[in-house]
Amino acid sequence: MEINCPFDELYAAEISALLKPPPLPQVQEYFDQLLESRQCRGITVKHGGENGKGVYANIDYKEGELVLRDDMLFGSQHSSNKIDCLVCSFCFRFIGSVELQIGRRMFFQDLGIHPHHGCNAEMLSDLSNTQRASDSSDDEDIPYSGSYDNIETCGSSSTGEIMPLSKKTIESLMDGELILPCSEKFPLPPVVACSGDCKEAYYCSKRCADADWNSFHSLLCTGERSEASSREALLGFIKHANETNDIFLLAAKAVSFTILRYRRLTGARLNQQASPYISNNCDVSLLLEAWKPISVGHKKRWWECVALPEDVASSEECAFRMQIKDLAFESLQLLRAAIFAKECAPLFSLEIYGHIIGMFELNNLDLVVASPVEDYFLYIDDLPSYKKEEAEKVTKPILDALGEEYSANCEGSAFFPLQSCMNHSCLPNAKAFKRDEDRDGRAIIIAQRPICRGEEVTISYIDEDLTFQERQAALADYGFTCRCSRCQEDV
Ligand SMILES: C[S@@+](CC[C@H](N)C(=O)[O-])C[C@H]1O[C@@H](n2cnc3c(N)ncnc32)[C@H](O)[C@@H]1O
Repeated sequence: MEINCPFDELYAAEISALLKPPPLPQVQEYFDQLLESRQCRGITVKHGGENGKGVYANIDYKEGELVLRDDMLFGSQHSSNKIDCLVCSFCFRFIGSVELQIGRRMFFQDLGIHPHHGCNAEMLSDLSNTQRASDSSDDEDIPYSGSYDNIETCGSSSTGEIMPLSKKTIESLMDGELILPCSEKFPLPPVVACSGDCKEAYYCSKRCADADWNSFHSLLCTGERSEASSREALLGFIKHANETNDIFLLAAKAVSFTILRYRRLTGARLNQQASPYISNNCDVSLLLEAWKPISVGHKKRWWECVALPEDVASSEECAFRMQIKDLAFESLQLLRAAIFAKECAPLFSLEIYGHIIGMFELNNLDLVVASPVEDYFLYIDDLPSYKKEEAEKVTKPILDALGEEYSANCEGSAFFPLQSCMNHSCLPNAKAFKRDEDRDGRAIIIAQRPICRGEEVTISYIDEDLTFQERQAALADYGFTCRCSRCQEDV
């Protein structure tokens, strides 16, 4: 049966205003201001013809040179990745300490805790203890004069199977009592708790905590100081997203971001008026202003642009797309019960929710931040043999207990306002590539070959090694046929 969202009809005029592409001069002004605020003078965003807007070089770039470092507008760590690593919920840097990262991972693995329950409140309540002063000195001595007698495993391994660490050892890694040899070479920022007390979001600094609270989290926090209208409904929404598709968590951030921006704009307008009057009705011009960063993103309805999974036959396509629409509606109803704001009611229509998710589907980049745990064990492995032997008395049981996948990167998905303007080429001149020093969630775009001033900066949306037919099939999911020079040669 066809889904009928009453908000779609009720707010048809507002929805059409929100989805109407903004006039080109307005789009240009938005990107010019964004580039200026980031002091990013090497590129420009402009409308370049049939592929819509694109990114162009203002200067010459050498191969390997940084073209763009882009801050995300919306990003989230995958739900399933949250037990693997603890990162700042705003900038996605690893936080705490190497010991905490290891101990926490083993704690959750041992308990078999499902990701959507988030972090265990008690175990994480005193995480700041684990932070040690950052020490980048080149002190060659291995500072582990303390006793490591307590590296207890639950049995002995002679057969090579994974030997779990004892509960006591895991706890001492997490509470900062057990300090691993040389871990001071890998300092991480301290753990700052969420001011709403949700025990789900943690940060690398008060600055990140405040920025997240003001931009999204005050409405999406499940803690006591949450500004959501129903924390219970919010928990239901999060559970549904974790069990179905965590892209809904990102969509909720976009909705929350727009509501909070709308409220700030309303507050600023009221301050300028002689007789302040707070209205529950939607002021469309303010809503359009609050929505501007999303309005410039390329978007389609999610259920119309999502790629058909390989195991779904083309005869089943219609039913599959209906199911996806159904799922989005289910999620929207839960979100509405959790954070509905009457003055921004059009945002809670299925049409808007579907376009927000579709924007993520068409534009998002994988969010990846390398783990310091891997670097730590590689460092130990590279120590001169006499130091390595000593250090491994401590680290070997831990490494054995962690098993083959001893470290996990932070993984998620994010929307970047500038990177998402980059068009595709099967013979791109740039690529998204994290260097050793890129330890947060920002997108890094590097020149893959020399790029001349005035040239369009392109990236590949797909695996460049695919054949012509495979590339065209993969790009059909993005809704276009590639006519780049390589495709024209390959026809
Ligand atoms: C990430 S956006 C890139 C920015 C986009 N051009 C815009 O105007 O917002 C991806 C969309 O741009 C268009 N696009 C990107 N590369 C293209 C290409 N090589 N040929 C045709 N269309 C392309 C497609 O519509 C695609 O879904």
